[in-house]
Amino acid sequence: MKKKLNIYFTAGIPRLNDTQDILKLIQNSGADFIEIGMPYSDPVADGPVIQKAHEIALKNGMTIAALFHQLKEVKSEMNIPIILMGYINPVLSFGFENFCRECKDSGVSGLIIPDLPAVEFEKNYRTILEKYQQNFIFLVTPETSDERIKYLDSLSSGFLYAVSSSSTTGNDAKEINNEEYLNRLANLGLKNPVMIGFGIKNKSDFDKVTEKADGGIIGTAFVNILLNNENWEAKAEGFIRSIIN
Ligand SMILES: O=P(O)(O)OC[C@@H](O)[C@@H](O)c1c[nH]c2ccccc12
Repeated sequence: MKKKLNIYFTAGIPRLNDTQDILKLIQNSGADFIEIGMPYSDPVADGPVIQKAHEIALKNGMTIAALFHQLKEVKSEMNIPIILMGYINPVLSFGFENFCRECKDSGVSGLIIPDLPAVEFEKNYRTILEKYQQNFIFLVTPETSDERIKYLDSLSSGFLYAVSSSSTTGNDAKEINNEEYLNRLANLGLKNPVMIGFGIKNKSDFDKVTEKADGGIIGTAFVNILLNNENWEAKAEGFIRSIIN
């Protein structure tokens, strides 16, 4: 079966109002999902490239409210799932229920919030997410036990995010081919599709890590194109197509 490609970028780069063009470009280039990062001043799980993207996006004036506004305007043109990814603090400042309502109204179908603990999710947030039909995706790493992977899979919907190694985003591709871990994930009988992320930079990485998984997530390599090319459109599209073909 064809592997799913999920492309990540931070909202508000390279310029504040590029979001809609980037979304359409990702969709038109043939990706299956889009993960939009909400800029935050302290993105602890991110490596230098995505940290830089957050910094530029904040300087450009990107906010959660501005992002929802942009998403609502482009909603009728989008038909692949959009997932918002971010840290819990700004979401709580916005108001969790308010945030979920805006997600639904903006055509967002799920959330990834790596610093929201599973117990908190079960206790306070799951019902609200369900009310606004939002999937919630948990992350697992090579250090996560089988038992905990099964538990996080049971709480997740949409897909399960399997971090290829437990460092930050944009790590080196040579760390990502962890056979033991990829086999383990494939043999646990999980209910969700498994998407592998962290360190995928090109087609050969993508093909290797998705051999036994349902798909892969690419962030840093794509963000690099947006940040380092005055005319990023053709390069960005060419990059996505090179992964799929
Ligand atoms: O950048 P990479 O190595 O291609 O990995 C994907 C990743 O960027 C994206 O999913 C992501 C961006 N920020 C994150 C923070 C935590 C977990 C995941 C992410």
